[in-house]
Amino acid sequence: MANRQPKIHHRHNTARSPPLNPLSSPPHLTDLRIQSHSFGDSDCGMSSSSKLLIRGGTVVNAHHQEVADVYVEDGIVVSVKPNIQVHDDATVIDATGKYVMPGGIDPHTHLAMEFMGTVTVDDFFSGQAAALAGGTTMHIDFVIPVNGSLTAGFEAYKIKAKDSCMDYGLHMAITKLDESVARDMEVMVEERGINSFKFFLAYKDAFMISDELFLRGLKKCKSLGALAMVHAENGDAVAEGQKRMMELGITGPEGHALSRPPELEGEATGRAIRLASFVNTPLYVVHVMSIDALDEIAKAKRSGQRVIGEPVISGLMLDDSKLWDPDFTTASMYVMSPPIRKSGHNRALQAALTTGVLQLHQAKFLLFTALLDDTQESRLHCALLELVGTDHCTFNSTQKAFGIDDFRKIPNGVNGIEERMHLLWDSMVESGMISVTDYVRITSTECARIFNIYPRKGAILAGSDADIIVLNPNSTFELSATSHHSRSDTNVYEGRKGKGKVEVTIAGGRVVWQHGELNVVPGSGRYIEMPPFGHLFDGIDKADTSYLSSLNAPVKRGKAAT
Ligand SMILES: NC(=O)NCCC(=O)O
Ligand SMILES: [Zn+2]
Repeated sequence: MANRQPKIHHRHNTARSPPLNPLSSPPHLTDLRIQSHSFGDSDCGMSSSSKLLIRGGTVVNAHHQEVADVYVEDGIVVSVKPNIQVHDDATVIDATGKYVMPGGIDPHTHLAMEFMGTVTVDDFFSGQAAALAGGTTMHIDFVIPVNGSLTAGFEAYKIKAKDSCMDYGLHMAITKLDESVARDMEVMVEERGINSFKFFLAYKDAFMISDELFLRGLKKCKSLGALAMVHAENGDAVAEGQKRMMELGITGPEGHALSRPPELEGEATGRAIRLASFVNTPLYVVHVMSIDALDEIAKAKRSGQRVIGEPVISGLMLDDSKLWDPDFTTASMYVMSPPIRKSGHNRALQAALTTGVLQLHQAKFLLFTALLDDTQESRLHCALLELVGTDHCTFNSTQKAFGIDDFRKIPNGVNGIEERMHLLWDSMVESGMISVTDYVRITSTECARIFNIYPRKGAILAGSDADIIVLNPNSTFELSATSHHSRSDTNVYEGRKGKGKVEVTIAGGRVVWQHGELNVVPGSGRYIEMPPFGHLFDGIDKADTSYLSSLNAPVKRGKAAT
C-alpha cells in the first residue's frame, strides 16, 4: 500500500510570521540558560506577534491546578490568573469546563529513521503533525550516527528536521566508541545542544556495543554532564533466541516475542544499572516493557540510585496476543523491541506510574511481593516510573512484509506519537489511577526536568513557551488508521475509543489544531538545545568524594622485611 499523506492544511512561512531571534528571549526567560535556533532557513514562523487568551479553563501544572485565564503574546505565556482583560486584537479561546495543560513532550521518537534496510514512513513533518493533532507539542528524537560519526549524523538530522512544524530536541545514539567519537561527544554537548547519549545492548551486528565500550561511554557521559540512556536487552542472547526459533520453524511475528523474552530485558537492565552505579552516573532506561526490567529499576531506586525508567505507550496499553494473529499484516504491526509483553506486564507498568497508597498496594501485589516488606512500603511514596514516551517508529504494511518469511526482517516499531496523550488520559486519569496533575507530570513536566529544559517547557507559567493543550474531559475519541495523521497505513490502536479529547493544540503560541483541523507551518518548529548537568547530576560530585573517603586505602605499609 502507498504511504498515506497526512490530512493537513499547509501554510508557508510568510512575512506575517517573522523569524524568531533566538537571542531575543523575554527578560523573564534569560535566567533559564536555554537557547534555541532554527535549523531551517531563517524565516521561522513561530514568533508571530499573535495575542491569545485562553479563558476560564482549569489550568493544570504538575504541582498545582486552578481555574484561571492564560494570556499569551509572541509565543510566550505572559500571565496566568483569573479574569485577564484583553483588547479586541487578541484571539480568545473559551476553555470553560475544560483542562488547559502543558502540551505533551514525547521523550522517545524515531522520525525519518533509517533502520533495518528501510526508512520510517513518518518524517519530521508528518510525525510532528500527527503529534500536534494528539496534543504533543515537543518531541526528542534520536540521531543515528553516520558510519559511527556523530557530526555527520547530526548534520543529517538537521536536514531531516528542516520542515519541522513543532519544537524538537535530539538525543544521540552511540554505535561505536573510539577516541574520535569521544571527542565528538564533547562537541555535541558543548556546541550542539545535546545532553543525552543512547547505548544499545541489543541489535547485535548493528547498533550493539560491548560492555567495555558501554562502561567507557558511561564515564564520558558523566564527565560531560550528559544523561546515559540504554536500550536494555541482551543482544547476544536475543541472537541465540532468534536462531532457536528459526530452527524450530517459528518464522512468523510470534517468533519475535519468543526469541527475546523478558528475562533478557531484565538481565540487560540490571547489568546497565550496575555498571552505571559502578561509575556513579545517572541512567535512563528507554522503553521499559517488562516486570523483569521494572524489578531491577525498583531495586536500584530503593538503594538510592538515580535511574529513570521510561515506559512507552504501547507497553502500557497493549499485550502480545496480536503477535499470534493468523493474519501476517495484523501480527507484524505489533513487532517492536523490546517486544510487547504478555498481559500483566502492562498493568504492572501502569501501576508503577502511580504514587497513591492504594496503587502502591497494587504495585506491591504485582511487583514486589518478594522484595518489599511493610516498613519499606511506606517509604515508597514516589512513582517508580516518572514519564511516558512512545518510541514512535512507523513502518507501513508493505515494509512490515519484508519479514513475511522471517520475523527477523520485520522492521521493528509501532505508532504512538498521536495516541499517547489520549490513551493515558482515558486509561489512567478517567480510571482514577492518577490525578490530573500527575498526568501533566508524566506526559510533559518530568521530561522537561530530566532533559533540563524546564520551565521553558513542561509548564504553563509566565515566561514558559506557549505550548498548550485544551482537553475536554467530556468529549470522546476514536483511534484509527483512517483518521490519524501519521503516514502509516495501520494503527496498533485501531478502533480504540475513550474519554477525553484534545480539542485545541497551541504550539509556540500558534493555534495548530482546532475543530479537528491541523494548521501547521513547515519550518516553523525550532530545535531546542538541551544543556548538560541537569538536576540528576546534583550531588554526584559529593557522592564521589564520600566514595573516595570510604575506601580507607591505599593502606600505608612499612617496607617489607628482607
Ligand atoms: N523499538 C523499536 O522497535 N524500534 C525503534 C528502535 C529502537 O528504539 O530500538
Ligand atoms: Zn526507540
